[in-house]
Amino acid sequence: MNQDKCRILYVDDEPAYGRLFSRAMEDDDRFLIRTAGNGKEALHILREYPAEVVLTDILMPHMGGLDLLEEIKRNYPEIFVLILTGVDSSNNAVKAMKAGAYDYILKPLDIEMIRRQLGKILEHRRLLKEPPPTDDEFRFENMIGKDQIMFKLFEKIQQVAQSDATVLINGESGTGKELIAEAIHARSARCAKPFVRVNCAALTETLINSALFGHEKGAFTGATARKPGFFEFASGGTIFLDEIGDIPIQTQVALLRVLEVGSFQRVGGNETIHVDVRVICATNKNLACSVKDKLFREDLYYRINVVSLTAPPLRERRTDIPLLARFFLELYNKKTCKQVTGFSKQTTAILSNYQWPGNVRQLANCIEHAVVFCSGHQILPEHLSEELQAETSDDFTLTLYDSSLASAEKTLIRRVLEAKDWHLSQAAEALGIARGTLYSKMERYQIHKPD
Ligand SMILES: Nc1ncnc2c1ncn2[C@@H]1O[C@H](COP(=O)(O)OP(=O)(O)OP(=O)(O)O)[C@@H](O)[C@H]1O
Repeated sequence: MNQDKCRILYVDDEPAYGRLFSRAMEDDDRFLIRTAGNGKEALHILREYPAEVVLTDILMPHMGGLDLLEEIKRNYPEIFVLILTGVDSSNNAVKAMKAGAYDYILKPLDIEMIRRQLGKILEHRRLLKEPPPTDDEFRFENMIGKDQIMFKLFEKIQQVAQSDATVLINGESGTGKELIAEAIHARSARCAKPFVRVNCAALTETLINSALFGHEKGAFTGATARKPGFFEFASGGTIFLDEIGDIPIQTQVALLRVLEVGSFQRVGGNETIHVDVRVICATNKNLACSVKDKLFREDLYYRINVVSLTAPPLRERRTDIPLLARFFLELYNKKTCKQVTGFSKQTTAILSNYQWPGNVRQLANCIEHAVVFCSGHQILPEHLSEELQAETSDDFTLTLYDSSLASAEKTLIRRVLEAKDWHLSQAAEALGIARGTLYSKMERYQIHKPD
């Protein structure tokens, strides 16, 4: 099988469409095509055919396209899924996009349109296969990432930046929500005006209104002079309300008013102040639950949730771990005037397999810690924190201590494949490498699934 070709699986219960697609693509030597008649058959084929792109119809017997998409996202997260849908089922297209489809294509098949989409995917695939970055290749403003989930996020940020809509950024702590807000501002027409960040969780209930909206002299004890608030500072620019889920109900009322009519009054004042400020909010809470629990106003929730973006946890974009690790290594090398050149294999395996509950922030801290303790040229497991070092007891990382590197790698790959029941994606994830890389290594070492 030609390694450079992009492997496509076309799933449709109408055999005529499958034939049409295969025939239309057969002269394009960038692709290898296989077809399946429904979701179940597709999953069966995927066990031994490591497709990089799945094009699937939605309505099919046995298993439809949406269920197939769900299974693929669970078991083969790196596969690009394109959904084929009729114009009349736009609901399904929305569902598919939410469930992680790369895109949807309207039926009847427009081969040229499919070629364009596949061309875009090939470009992503090329970037994914490339070695670690040289400078700014995988940078979007201050964000680093090359996982397809990040490319999609970058694309969305670019679109959102062109509008003035209020944005809600969801995501666990340390996933880069603030960087997303900064990127939206930096790419918007407001970029020359202020970007004001407010950590709502750090402001007490008594202070938050005056911090946001300012106060008049004498408004409360200690208010010795009139003071403008963050909204006035942000005039013409963007205000970033971090941890929005933590603002008290009375402030929520005032915030809703600013969003609806663009005006507010300073604490203790009567004057109505008009501002032109774009609002971006972020939360690591489930705001929909807070609405149910009556901790967050439903009207405000809908008002701030006009456009929502999600910062993915690091464990869901493991291909970015080595890239980010190298990025932080260079950063802390500079800071500490050290010249650590890289990570040992064991260290890379540990970093790639770890769950990173604290996400990118935790990874950055981990690398900083390692650089401080590293006196040689390479970061070794012993330079990591104790918690990370505990990962070395992991069966497959230990295998790497074998005498010959190649034989250790071969043994390791075989053992992981066996442990994962020859499930390529799961094995690749456990090994911290891309599925395509695993596939080429299996070919190189002649590792085959036993019959
Ligand atoms: N994609 C990325 N590339 C480079 N650095 C990143 C990336 N994502 C996050 N970081 C870094 O990780 C740290 C945490 O990021 P940030 O403060 O934006 O996260 P957050 O989601 O807003 O966290 P919190 O919810 O705790 O406020 C920062 O130092 C940031 O620079």
